[in-house]
This record gives sequence, C-alpha cells and structure tokens, in this order.
Amino acid sequence: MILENISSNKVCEGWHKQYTHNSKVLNCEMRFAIFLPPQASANNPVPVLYWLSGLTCSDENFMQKAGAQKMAAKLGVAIVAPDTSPRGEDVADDINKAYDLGLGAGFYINATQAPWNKHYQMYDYIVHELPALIETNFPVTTQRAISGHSMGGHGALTIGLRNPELYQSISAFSPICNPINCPWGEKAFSAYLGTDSEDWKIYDSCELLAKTTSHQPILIDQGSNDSFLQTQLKPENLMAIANKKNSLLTLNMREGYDHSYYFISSFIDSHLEFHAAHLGLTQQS
Ligand SMILES: N[C@@H](CCC(=O)N[C@@H](CS)C(=O)NCC(=O)O)C(=O)O
Repeated sequence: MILENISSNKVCEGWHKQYTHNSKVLNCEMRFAIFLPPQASANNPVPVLYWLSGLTCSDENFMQKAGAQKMAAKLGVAIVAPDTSPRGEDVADDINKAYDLGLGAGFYINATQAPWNKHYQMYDYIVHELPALIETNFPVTTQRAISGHSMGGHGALTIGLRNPELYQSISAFSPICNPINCPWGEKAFSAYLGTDSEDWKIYDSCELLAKTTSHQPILIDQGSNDSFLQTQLKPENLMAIANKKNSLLTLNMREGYDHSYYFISSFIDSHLEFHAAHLGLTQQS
C-alpha cells in the first residue's frame, strides 16, 4: 500500500509526520498522523499508542493540542492518530450536516446500514488495516496500547476490550461509557447499525466489560465540569460494573476540568506513563 508523506515536523527530538493513503476497508483516501520518538529506528523498533479522537476531530487536534510529544519522546513510544471517519466527496454525511453523525463522527464501528456501510468501517480500519500499514512502514513493534477522547474514548474502550490479545493497556479521557444509553450513541448506532438495539451491544463498553474474562488495565480521567458528563458520558455506569467484577479500572474524577484539550493536556503525561509501564518501557532522561 502506498503512503504519501504530506508533512514532517521535528518535535521533541522526534518527528511528527502526516500521511495519506488509500484505504481498502474504508473505500476512500485517508490521512493519519504519526509521532516517532527519537529512539525509533530499524534496530530499535518502538511500541505504538493509538489515539482515537472525538466528534468533529481529525488527526490534527490531538497532535497539536495535547502536548503529548515530550513525554512520548522520553518514554520511547510512537503515537498514531487516525481520522475520526471516512472522508471524501462520495462519503455519506448527515443530511443536516450534524456534528454527531457522518463525517467526523464514525464512532469506530462497522456500519451495516445503507448508505453508511459503503465507507463507515472504522472498527476494521483501526484494528486491522491501519496497524498493518504502520507496522510495515515504520520502525515499530507489534505491541499496541490504545487511548482516546469522548467518542474516541468509547472507541478505545470497546476496541481494547474486544481485543485483549492486541492491546496491552487501555485509557480514555471523558469517554462515552454507555453509548447504547445516551443520545449521541442512540443516534449514531440507529443510523449505522439499524434500530435493533441488540446489535449495538458489541460496541458498548458497559456490555463488553460485563462479559469479558480478561483483566486488562484501564485508566479513565474525567473532568467534573464536563458539560457532557451526565447526559452523554456516564462513567458511573461503567464503574458500577467494574466494581462488581473487580476489574483493573481506575477512574480519576478531576475537579473543575471540562471536556476540552486543556483537560487532556493536563493529564496526558500520566496516561503515557501508564501505557509505558504496561508496554514494559521505562523513562529515559
Ligand atoms: N460542542 C462541540 C461538540 C464537539 C466536541 O466537543 N468535540 C470534542 C470531542 S467530543 C473535541 O475534541 N473537539 C475538538 C477540539 O477541541 O479540538 C461542537 O459542536 O463542535
């Protein structure tokens, strides 16, 4: 598969690069960003943290606003930030161009309903196609961790929980924890997956955590002043299941923080350290 490099910036002794490529799974051209820490070389491949962004985002929001590169460079971990939906002229979008359905709102699921199913196969793209591309073209190992924000936090939790053998650790900022029981999830899942809510459960972290038999480490940070907390995010639903099952889930409620990248940038270092510990990396000065 051909990758086209469209930008390169040196940052924290490593490199931030953007690429475009033709996605077979999504049936369109896609763009992603990668941060390669200074340690990464053919003789010293590094593990990868996949970052899934939230509604309205592209590969750029996290890379430009989270300030993750300094710690990732210290720890020696690569970060890959994909886009949040398929893109292009012929890709279906919401008729009202709503921010929470269609472009920028792929929800990291495989759509089964027309017209969405032609392109909206973000689950397969994130789990299979993109890592294969990254592992073929960059000095990285097959070790993966996964994290994300809001819709991307839902993506990280569900993808991580469904594939414990592929992801060493899972983290999330302000994740949509129970999409089958909130307006964002109900709207997107009924469009992409149809109206039978039984079919939605394989993309709901509460349902998945209740059923899993593996004990993956999970870290969640949530701001107490997040305007979406009560209506859309519902971390208490996930916590109740985690407590019942003795899951390795830590939920940090952060007083006064909101839903923005100001919040993410305040705690991203601790998430990188959490993943590094589970990937067997130690901080280098
Ligand atoms: N009220 C927002 C909802 C979307 C939103 O808050 N998006 C979050 C993720 S759910 C985000 O990261 N936005 C982009 C940014 O802050 O850079 C809007 O209408 O754009």
